[in-house]
Amino acid sequence: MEKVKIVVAGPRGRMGKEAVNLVLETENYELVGVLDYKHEGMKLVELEGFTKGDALVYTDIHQCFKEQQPDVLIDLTTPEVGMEHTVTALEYGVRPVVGTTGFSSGDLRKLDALCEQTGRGCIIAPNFAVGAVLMMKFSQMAAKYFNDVEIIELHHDQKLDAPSGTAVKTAEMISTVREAKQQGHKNEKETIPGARGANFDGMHIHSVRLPGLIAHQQVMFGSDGQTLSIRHDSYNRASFMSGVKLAVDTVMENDHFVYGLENIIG
Ligand SMILES: NC(=O)C1=CN([C@@H]2O[C@H](COP(=O)(O)OP(=O)(O)OC[C@H]3O[C@@H](n4cnc5c(N)ncnc54)[C@H](OP(=O)(O)O)[C@@H]3O)[C@@H](O)[C@H]2O)C=CC1
Ligand SMILES: O=C(O)C1=N[C@H](C(=O)O)C[C@H](O)C1
Repeated sequence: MEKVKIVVAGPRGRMGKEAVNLVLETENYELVGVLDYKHEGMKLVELEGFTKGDALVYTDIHQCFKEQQPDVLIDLTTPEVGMEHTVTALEYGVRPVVGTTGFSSGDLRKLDALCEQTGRGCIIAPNFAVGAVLMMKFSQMAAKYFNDVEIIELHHDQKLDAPSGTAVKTAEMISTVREAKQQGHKNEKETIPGARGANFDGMHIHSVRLPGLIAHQQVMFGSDGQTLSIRHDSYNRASFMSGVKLAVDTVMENDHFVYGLENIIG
């Protein structure tokens, strides 16, 4: 069986390192390059934190794709760079698996259209942890019965985007079933701006950032005399890797755009 040729963007990052190791340790995957904006021309093994890997480090995505002709790009960078990489990958016929969060709804529409044009699969997954996907699905189920919901996402303090991609995706999924409602008192007033968090269709999203945390989310529902809390915790970044592998294997079979792992987990 031919190996799946993979390029990882953001290899020195917290997630990128885990993804590189996943690719190196998976028998039918081959790491053919990494995209970094530093360390051009070096080999992976020469980067700090790596003890093996002959894959070349590229700063130029075009050169990387032309020379290596990968099947899949795994992107774990930043929203701006991630979008640029994803568009370029599709233009080269490379299938993107994107964990990078912070894409706008316009970005997602553009990628959907590009997949249609190119006939290539692309998976954007705001959260690769299976437990987090279940937490989102359970929240969507609960929202049929509870209109009042507050999403509290908690992350390490080096995270760039707020709210998290997972919180946005959760709110979007809840919105498909929740009866529209502006929550809280109609005369509610913030005496300190931001006290009630971000407002998504009348539900509120609160972002906590603290050292010591990794990735956590609690979705709280309330109605007369009762509350329901649905919570997921990732205690390390290995928790995301089975989802990355599922996405890589699935994108190789797909010719369309997928936003959210819930669409590929049975
Ligand atoms: N979908 C999921 O399950 C998960 C998604 N994420 C998301 O993944 C992304 C990365 O997270 P995390 O690993 O924690 O972040 P890090 O900051 O640790 O990693 C991002 C890496 O991208 C690098 N980078 C920046 N610009 C470029 C570029 N032009 N080309 C190549 N590499 C570049 C950074 O380098 P430098 O530091 O030198 O600038 C850094 O090494 C975030 O968007 C995060 O929200 C995170 C966890 C789980
Ligand atoms: O930056 C992170 O760490 C994470 N980002 C993703 C998000 O924005 O939801 C997924 C997970 O929560 C970890």
